[in-house]
Amino acid sequence: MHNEVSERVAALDWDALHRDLDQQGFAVFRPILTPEECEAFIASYPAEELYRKTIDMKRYRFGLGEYKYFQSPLPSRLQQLREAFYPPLAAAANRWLEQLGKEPGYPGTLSAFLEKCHEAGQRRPTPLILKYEAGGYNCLHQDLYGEVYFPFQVLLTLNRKDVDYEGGEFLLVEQRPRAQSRGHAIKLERGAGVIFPTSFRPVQGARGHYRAFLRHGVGTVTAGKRYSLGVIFHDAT
Ligand SMILES: O=C(O)CCC(=O)C(=O)O
Ligand SMILES: [Fe+2]
Repeated sequence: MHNEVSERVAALDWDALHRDLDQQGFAVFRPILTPEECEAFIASYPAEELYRKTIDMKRYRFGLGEYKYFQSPLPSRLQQLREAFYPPLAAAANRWLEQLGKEPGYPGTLSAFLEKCHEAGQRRPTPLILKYEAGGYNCLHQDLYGEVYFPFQVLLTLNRKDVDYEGGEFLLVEQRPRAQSRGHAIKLERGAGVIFPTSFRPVQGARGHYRAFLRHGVGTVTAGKRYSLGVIFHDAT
């Protein structure tokens, strides 16, 4: 993979990803970061000048682990991920809005969408790197940082499952109205990732589509260390 990260995102099988998003609400994609690129993100975890804020998850009872929000300008590969994933996901977002009888209002480019965030006072970048050691976990949650939000986010893992760490499944729980919740536990290859809804998804019912709400998190890492890269598209207040 000597080409640019943005080209690798564009080269994913987007027909299949759109189908998975529509049918199951999330979509797993193959590795798009090389092992060296994953290692480089991990190696730069201590480089404080790259980050605007560090969160000790235990302190907020978010779980056990730590994460850091990158500051602008984002590292080039992360910026490319954010820019390249945005347009196909905006198409999916608009399709979902139409299914729910709403105006399909997401602009076609990340920069146009970020302008909307900025107008709403949301100016701080939200992409983050997360680190969990043995015993670490991330409680089920949603990542909303203001009125403006993008309905999808992307998560990539940077270590080898079952080699560098054990446990640590990515968790997605769908809360269906007036029914019991459904969970998915997803183990990702290094450099691969998952696209999932920030807040809810439309599900086909007998009378049109209804909303199912989702939360995500990480199951307990039972051994080793797990680093991941979160690509959130809306900026924060
Ligand atoms: O580490 C993970 O897999 C989950 C990270 C997360 O919560 C996020 O990217 O929003
Ligand atoms: Fe999250």
